[in-house]
Amino acid sequence: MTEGRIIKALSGFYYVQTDEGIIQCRGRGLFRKKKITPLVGDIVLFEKSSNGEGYIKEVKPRKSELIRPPVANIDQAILITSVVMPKFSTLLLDRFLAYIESRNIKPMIIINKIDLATKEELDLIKHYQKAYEKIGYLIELFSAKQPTNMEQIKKHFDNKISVFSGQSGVGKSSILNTLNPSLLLDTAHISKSLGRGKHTTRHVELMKIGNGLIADTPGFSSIDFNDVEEFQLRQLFPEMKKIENQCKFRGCLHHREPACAVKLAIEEGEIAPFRYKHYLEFLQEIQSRKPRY
Ligand SMILES: Nc1nc2c(ncn2[C@@H]2O[C@H](COP(=O)(O)OP(=O)(O)OP(=O)(O)O)[C@@H](O)[C@H]2O)c(=O)[nH]1
Ligand SMILES: [Zn+2]
Repeated sequence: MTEGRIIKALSGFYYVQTDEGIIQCRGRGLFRKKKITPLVGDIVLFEKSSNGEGYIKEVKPRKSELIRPPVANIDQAILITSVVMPKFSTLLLDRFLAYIESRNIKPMIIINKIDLATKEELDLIKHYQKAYEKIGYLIELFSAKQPTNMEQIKKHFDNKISVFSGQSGVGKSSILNTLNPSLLLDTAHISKSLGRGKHTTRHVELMKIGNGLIADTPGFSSIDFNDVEEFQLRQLFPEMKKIENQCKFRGCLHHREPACAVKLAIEEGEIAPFRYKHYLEFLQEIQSRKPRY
């Protein structure tokens, strides 16, 4: 049996990356009975038949699983934002961050289009950069148009499967193409060897960036907290989670409760007020969703 990773799924075939190259595989009928659908990103074991095709026999347990795009074993979500066009919004960023934390995936942040920033805008962005770094988030400034720190950015992809996420127009495709200009060539090459056109079906495919893989389709396009409970939200803000056991009340929502460590930390400048403001906004969103009797 040979082990590999599914990097593409199309028309009932799975394309498995192995040390010897990409092998076209079929899933076994058994999977259908057992209701196991192999996903892009899965590590699989397959058997080669005489025609060179493979038959997938086993799917290794997944670390994580996304529905849209359908991909398994994602390690990291890279949140793409831009300084302008569209304008940088900490509210939107915090929403993405909390959402991704709720999915047990590690987020990191890229702020793109710094070539378009005025001095004042750049100063403000750097101020926010510090605030997010203090929480423990990795955050990089970038320009897909005038890249200066490509190698540094590429390092964040090493040995991981990543997915891009972010508003329309922030530069997700531009960044991908800048970081790996051969990406388009590669795609064309794979499609040709499969005898199919490029975007015939909407599918997800893993592409190489540096020493890592990235899904070619962005994830988390619609983000709401519909399946997050109010007591869970606290866990999605790492700087609050870290000190929650110092609050007087167990289960403190850091809202109206007295002797709250989070409120103290804000007064002492340890927690950024804008993060707390967003936390309260999301909390209200979750609370107003609750059925009232
Ligand atoms: N000046 C400047 N323009 C950029 C930069 N990155 C992207 N753009 C431009 O911004 C526009 C949107 O870029 P895309 O890469 O299509 O953005 P996207 O996030 O993939 O957008 P969707 O496909 O709608 O999700 C394009 O006109 C790009 O040329 C940058 O770093 N600097
Ligand atoms: Zn509290």
